[in-house]
Amino acid sequence: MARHLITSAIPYINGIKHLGNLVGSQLPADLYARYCRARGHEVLFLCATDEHGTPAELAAAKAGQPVAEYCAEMHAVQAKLAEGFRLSFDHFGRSSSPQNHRLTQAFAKSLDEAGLIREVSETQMYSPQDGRFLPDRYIEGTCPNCGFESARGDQCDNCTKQLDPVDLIEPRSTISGATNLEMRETKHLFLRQSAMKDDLEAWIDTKTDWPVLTTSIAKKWLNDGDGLQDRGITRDLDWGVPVQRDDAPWPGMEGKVFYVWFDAPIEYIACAQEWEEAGKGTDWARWWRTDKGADDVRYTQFMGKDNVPFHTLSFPATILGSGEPWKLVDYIKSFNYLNYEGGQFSTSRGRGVFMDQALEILPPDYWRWWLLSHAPESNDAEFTWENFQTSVNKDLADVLGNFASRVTKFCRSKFGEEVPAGGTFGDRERQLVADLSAKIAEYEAQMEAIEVRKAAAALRAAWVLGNEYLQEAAPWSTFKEDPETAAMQIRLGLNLIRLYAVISAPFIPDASAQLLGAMKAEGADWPSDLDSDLQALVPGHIFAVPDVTFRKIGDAEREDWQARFSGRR
Ligand SMILES: Nc1ncnc2c1ncn2[C@@H]1O[C@H](COP(=O)(O)OP(=O)(O)OP(=O)(O)O)[C@@H](O)[C@H]1O
Ligand SMILES: [Zn+2]
Repeated sequence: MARHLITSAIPYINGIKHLGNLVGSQLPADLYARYCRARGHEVLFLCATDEHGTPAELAAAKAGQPVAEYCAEMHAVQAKLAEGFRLSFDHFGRSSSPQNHRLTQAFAKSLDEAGLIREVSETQMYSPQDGRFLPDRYIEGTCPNCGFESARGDQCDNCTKQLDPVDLIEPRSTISGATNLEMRETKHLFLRQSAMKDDLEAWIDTKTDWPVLTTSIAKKWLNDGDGLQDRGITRDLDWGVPVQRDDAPWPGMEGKVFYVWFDAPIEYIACAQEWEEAGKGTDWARWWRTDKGADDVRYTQFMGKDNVPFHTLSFPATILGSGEPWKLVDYIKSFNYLNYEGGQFSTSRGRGVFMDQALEILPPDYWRWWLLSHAPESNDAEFTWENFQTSVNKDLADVLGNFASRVTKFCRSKFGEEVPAGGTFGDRERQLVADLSAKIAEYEAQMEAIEVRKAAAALRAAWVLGNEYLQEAAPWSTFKEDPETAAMQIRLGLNLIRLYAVISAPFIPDASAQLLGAMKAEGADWPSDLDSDLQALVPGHIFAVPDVTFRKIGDAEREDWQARFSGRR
């Protein structure tokens, strides 16, 4: 048994996540966590909401709510949706937690003592009318690059150029619309990432098994242009972790907070503390401190490509730079983007299908299966309603669902709702056991390598083997001359349903539970030896014919959904 710490990139608080966010982080992390648990490993699976920063403050202002109240509400909404998709977090924390405040301030102190934080005086836009500095999205103006009139202080949405608020032409405050802005001096803290470049590069170079997507992005940030840059870790905002050295004030930094990219990954650790303090487990340090037993933990992170720089460089700089015995990540699984019907998913433009909407129209397994079996691993992937319909109908309804239904209904009609006795395996059955053993070994290898699409393909192929067997063995014909052999074939079929339910659980947990319930085989173990696993349900064992496991998606409803989700949400 191994110990697996698993974290998903923490979703930003300012809205309901779309299916791209889901498949780029939380869902594959859940798949892996479920698989590791099923194989008997000890797992701590953590996620949280990322609650600080300007977009949260602006979203709260737009909703007419105090930001703390807005975040608490949105956290509850996201937690409920996570449950709806069966995301099996051991704890779903909040980056605004007191634990994260304390830990972020403690890291800042250690980094400062190690000489890795420097103070920088900058000029920033100040709005006398609003009585505050206007960082990032608090300011809008015309893009100096493309002339777009609503470019934000941090980035132009039209041409995607990264901007500094002082670059904007005719800047205005997004709070009040004020245009009488002035440049004022303000001091900020920077993390001296440049001083850690060699250490970080040496560490990345040891990660020869990481996905190319992960290491190539890290290398680009390390070496492109002038190399890895120091980054500001503070902002002039109200909502956030106050800048302190542990619990002592930081002279000159009054009224400032740490910035999101610095405090958000620290929440991975704080979340384990929250988990313990919520009474869900004990000894968080055993997962996170190498001096307290975390040496044998394997730590895997999941995220979309835009989060890779912060996880390969910035957060490791925080950990390494602290000089303290924190657990470093062992494997970073990153994803390309999922696109939507010829364009991008977009939260700000309300484009695509969002988690709440998806669950309104179909149960979670339909989405889990499609998203995971089409995960954007080697390339960007695209969601289309046609593809979704085809894949659900073929893989889930025609192959897996149909198999379970045919076997159980035939058994009920000829032998009753109990596993029939009689007959012994022949060549065809021995061949099936051999083929299935090979397929399941391949499935396990792909799951262990976190090759999500390939694992889905191997699982589907295992389902197909059962269908082909049933087609060839044709117990409905055998039954006429040789009921004993038909009984053996159906007994094998019933055992295959049990087997499929067990191995499919990481992908489609609800269907798995339904089938195990129908087979009265709850708590069945992961297969270890198919010869005996396929005889686990013995003659006389009672079962029930399950309700429809997966229904087909019709053309009319598919067209309906296509139209309904073609505009803005
Ligand atoms: N289209 C996408 N496909 C796959 N992963 C994505 C996609 N968009 C975002 N992600 C990932 O989703 C996770 C959660 O993202 P987050 O909540 O920060 O929203 P985001 O990146 O701002 O997305 P958006 O800009 O669409 O709101 C991150 O790991 C991010 O990399
Ligand atoms: Zn622009």
